This record gives sequence, C-alpha cells and structure tokens, in this order.
Amino acid sequence: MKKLDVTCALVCLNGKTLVVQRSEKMKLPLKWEFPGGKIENGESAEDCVKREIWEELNIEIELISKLSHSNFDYPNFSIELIPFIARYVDGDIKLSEHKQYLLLEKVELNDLDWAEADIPILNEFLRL
Ligand SMILES: Nc1nc2c([nH]c(=O)n2[C@H]2C[C@H](O)[C@@H](COP(=O)(O)OP(=O)(O)OP(=O)(O)O)O2)c(=O)[nH]1
Repeated sequence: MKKLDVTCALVCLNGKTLVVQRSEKMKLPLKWEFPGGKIENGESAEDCVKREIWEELNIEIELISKLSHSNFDYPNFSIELIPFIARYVDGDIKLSEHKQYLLLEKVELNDLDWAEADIPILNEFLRL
C-alpha cells in the first residue's frame, strides 16, 4: 500500500494549541488534526511543515522541537506522520481548506474526534 509522508505542527499561541477540523469534502471528513500536509519531492520535513501552515492557515511559525513519528494504516492508505512543536510568529489566521480551527488548552484536546494517526502524537504531547 502507498505510504504518505505527512508533516504536522502543534502550534502554540498564547499558551494554547492550534487544531483544525477537516472539511466534509476532504479525506477523513470532519476529523480533527494538527495542520500540515504531504512532503513534496526533495523537500525537507521542516520546510514542508512551514509551507503547509502558510498555505492552510496564512501564518508563519517557528519550529521548536520534534515529537515521535506516528505510523498508521487507514483502510485505503498508510501514513507516516511527522510532528513538530512550533510557535506562532506572525500573520492573521485565515483557513484555506479546513472547516474550522480552535485554540485549546491541553485538557480540552482529548474531547475532539481525532484522525487516528494523531492519537499517539496527542498522547505524547499531553505527557510533556
Ligand atoms: N495534515 C495532516 N494530515 C493528517 C493528519 N493526520 C492524518 O491522518 N492526516 C492524513 C490526512 C490526509 O490523508 C493526509 C495529509 O494529506 P494532505 O492534507 O496534504 O492532503 P489530502 O490527502 O487531504 O488531500 P488530497 O490528497 O485528498 O488532495 O494525512 C494530521 O495531523 N495533519
């Protein structure tokens, strides 16, 4: 099965964490995720996540650290999800693809209906 290399960012803003909900039209409709996307040919994971956050949210971020990769097999595709902890730097949030975003306290993150590949990443983040 095809494996996608996907980056994502846990963006901290005023002590909260930015999360986004996938739209009805996307794969994994209405699931919550950390914003990011597929690595392009020849692109580094770091460049990818900054590009995707700019494209999807219109904001600039600074990368702080990495968490463990999450490998997950969905019924139709497999992904390796590569997470970064990041800090908001500049820009007004404008969504280009997602249904909505939320800025949440850590204790609130567990209440969302997450994309399954994100759950180990979320758990690692909650233990920090
Ligand atoms: N960006 C992101 N994608 C995630 C996360 N968790 C998760 O399972 N995914 C999946 C959803 C997508 O199938 C894939 C990322 O691809 P993408 O967002 O660049 O593009 P997509 O597949 O929605 O778009 P398309 O191929 O349908 O055009 O990884 C996550 O936390 N962030």
